[in-house]
Amino acid sequence: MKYTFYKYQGTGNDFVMFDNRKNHFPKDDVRLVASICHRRFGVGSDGLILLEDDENTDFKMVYFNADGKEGSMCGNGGRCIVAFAHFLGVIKKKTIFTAVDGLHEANIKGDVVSLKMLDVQEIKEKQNALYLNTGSPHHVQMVKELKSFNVVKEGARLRYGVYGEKGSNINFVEFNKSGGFDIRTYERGVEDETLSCGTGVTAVALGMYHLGKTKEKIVAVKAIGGDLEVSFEEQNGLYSNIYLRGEAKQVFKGELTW
Ligand SMILES: N[C@@H](CCC[C@H](N)C(=O)O)C(=O)O
Repeated sequence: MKYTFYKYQGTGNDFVMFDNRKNHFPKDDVRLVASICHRRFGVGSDGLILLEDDENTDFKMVYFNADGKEGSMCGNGGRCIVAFAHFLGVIKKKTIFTAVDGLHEANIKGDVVSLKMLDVQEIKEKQNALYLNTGSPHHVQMVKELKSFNVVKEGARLRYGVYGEKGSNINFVEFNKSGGFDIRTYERGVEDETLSCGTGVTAVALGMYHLGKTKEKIVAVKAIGGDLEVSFEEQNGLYSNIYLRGEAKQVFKGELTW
């Protein structure tokens, strides 16, 4: 049987997308998902996303990491699925959709998608690092010489060594000359560095504000794959109205047989 798929990227975090409103995708097949995401033997992507019907909202996002297993919230994937829903005519400019961590509001203007993230109530301080959940778990650590930093080696060490079986995504961050922050992320479930991670960018913006590294509530974060902006409100350590904003684009369309 032939299935049409679409490929999207959000600041270089790339995803294979299926319109699964007819429920034809065999989503329990971990090996199939992993093989589609494989960069040598498959289409190649950091993750796979299904757009499904939802009873209460415009649509449901089901997200799998490149290892084939269902993941926690994906911020860039969330922005990409909004662009996909817009392309399919499922939504107009504004939407509310359901994801693994709850409801998300979003809007789209041209290629730019602004996605509301869940409130963050707790930022844990660790030795030289922070740990917070922005829909996915994130370790945030400031480093020097980010460009030459060994993200894969140190990310894997922390992901397995400090966070055990469940693991965490690991973000390294440094001030940049434009007054914002540069980020590089080791992603759990991809088990490699990706060009961008939306929930990681969100964690970095909140974390830098928490540490007093910025006083701004609109924070520019530069990932290897592109620029993102995070805006939020904060009161007594509660972060609300958090928006992740940046480009999300369709790259190509194809057909898969399995
Ligand atoms: N790329 C994502 C993060 C995806 C979730 C993650 N890999 C996990 O399951 O821990 C993003 O843009 O947020």
